[in-house]
Amino acid sequence: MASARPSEKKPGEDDQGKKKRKNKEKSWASGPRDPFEMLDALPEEKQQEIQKALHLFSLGQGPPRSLAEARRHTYHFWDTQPVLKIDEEVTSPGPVATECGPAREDPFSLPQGFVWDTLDLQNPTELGELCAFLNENYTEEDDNTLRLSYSPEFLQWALCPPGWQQQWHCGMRVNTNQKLVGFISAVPATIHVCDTAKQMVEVNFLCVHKRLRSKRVAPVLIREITRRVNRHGIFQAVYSASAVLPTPITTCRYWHRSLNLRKLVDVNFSSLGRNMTLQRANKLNRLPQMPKTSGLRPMSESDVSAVQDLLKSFLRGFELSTVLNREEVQHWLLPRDGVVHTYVVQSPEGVVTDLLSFYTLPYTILNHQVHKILKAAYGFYYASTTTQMLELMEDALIIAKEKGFDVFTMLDLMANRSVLEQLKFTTEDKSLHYYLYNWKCPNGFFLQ
Ligand SMILES: CCCCCCCCCCCCCC(=O)SCCNC(=O)CCNC(=O)[C@H](O)C(C)(C)COP(=O)(O)OP(=O)(O)OC[C@H]1O[C@@H](n2cnc3c(N)ncnc32)[C@H](O)[C@@H]1OP(=O)(O)O
Repeated sequence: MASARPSEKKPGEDDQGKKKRKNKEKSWASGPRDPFEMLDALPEEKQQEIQKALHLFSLGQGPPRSLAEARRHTYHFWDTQPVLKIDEEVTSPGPVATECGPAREDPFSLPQGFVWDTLDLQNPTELGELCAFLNENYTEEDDNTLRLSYSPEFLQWALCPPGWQQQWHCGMRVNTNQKLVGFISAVPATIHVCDTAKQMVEVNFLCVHKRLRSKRVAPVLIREITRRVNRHGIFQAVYSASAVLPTPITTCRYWHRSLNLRKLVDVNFSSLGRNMTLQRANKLNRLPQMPKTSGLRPMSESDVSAVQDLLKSFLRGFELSTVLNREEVQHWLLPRDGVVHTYVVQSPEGVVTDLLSFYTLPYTILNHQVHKILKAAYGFYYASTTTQMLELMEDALIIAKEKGFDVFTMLDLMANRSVLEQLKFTTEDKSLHYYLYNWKCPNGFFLQ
């Protein structure tokens, strides 16, 4: 964005205003030499421009984004960890590190000036602090126009499921001012893999402050969460990332279905194909007014056991799945305002036959005159025994649209790709890779 030089007057600026602006601009030019202080002293608009440029510069760096790149990359940290090397042969399932000695008692050392902290997410101030930290630093779309916007309710849901441990909400702070600059979390999960159900943790929300990137902080956070989990006698984990690390067990793509195309085009989330008008695209994307499946209704407390049984038998057919106990079904799936929506299909005989669910994750739209929030629904658990998957997913879209969501996002897993195509989801060049820590499965076990 163009800005006036100090010697020029900005449109509508009087002499006094010009003088004030000149002084302000002079003071940052002759002021502090610390680049971060200099950045802070700039007007908000300039800071955003620089942040955007830095973001674009940083896109070419970081860990590999494809297997071909991964084969050429030296993983200084990951090569020290009990994970499979890229292209390593495996013939039988089991732990990668057969000897797991007692976990060390003392935390890993941090560089001078930083301290470990365990966040208390029952404390609204600390929960709010984590929200702000993740919203500023966690994920951004590549052109720096959208920023994930986690709510306190969402983070409490995601980070405090049954069996959660406060020690596993692991933060790193600046010693002098206690500013949160790093975070990693683990939650308990029973994972069914290679015909075995194993107690593991699911690791998520690894995040380093933007100004501390590429300084090897991530490996320290990963080592520390590993230590804290090992202290509870757990030696396996599951996690997903867009980075290609040693070694993905499977890879999925993100698919998006427009629910409010005009807005998605306005904010650059979607674009219209060649020779396509908004009117025609809207017509092609039109959805029925009401869900079609008879017996579809919001899940309630009385459905918990039936949903647990349904998921148990439905998920058993897949190579990698979570096993949910009763409390976990209650926690993850009972509807929560602004967090998770779950619907079941009940047959006339009163049997719960199918399930669909999605969670809410809004984005803040940066630098847009009209739109401030993009409401995204993310497909979560589903199970179908009598309703066709196509019908179930279409109902999910109809419900989400009716609830004011702008886009519905799904991963192409559990053999749902043809359904996504039929329902006019489109994919982007963005993948998510799944990983197991300290567990190996024979090559070819997972369908890619
Ligand atoms: C038994 C219990 C076990 C528990 C632990 C199980 C393992 C859990 C593993 C964690 C699962 C997390 C699941 C999620 O939350 S995935 C979400 C990750 N977070 C984000 O994308 C948020 C925005 N990005 C950031 O905050 C930073 O860029 C992060 C923190 C990602 C890296 O920070 P930075 O960019 O400043 O880099 P560095 O200089 O400190 O470190 C460089 C080293 O880090 C390796 N790296 C880069 N990205 C990732 C990544 N996403 N997973 C694992 N490793 C990653 C990289 O290959 C290199 O190692 P190597 O190439 O030299 O070997």
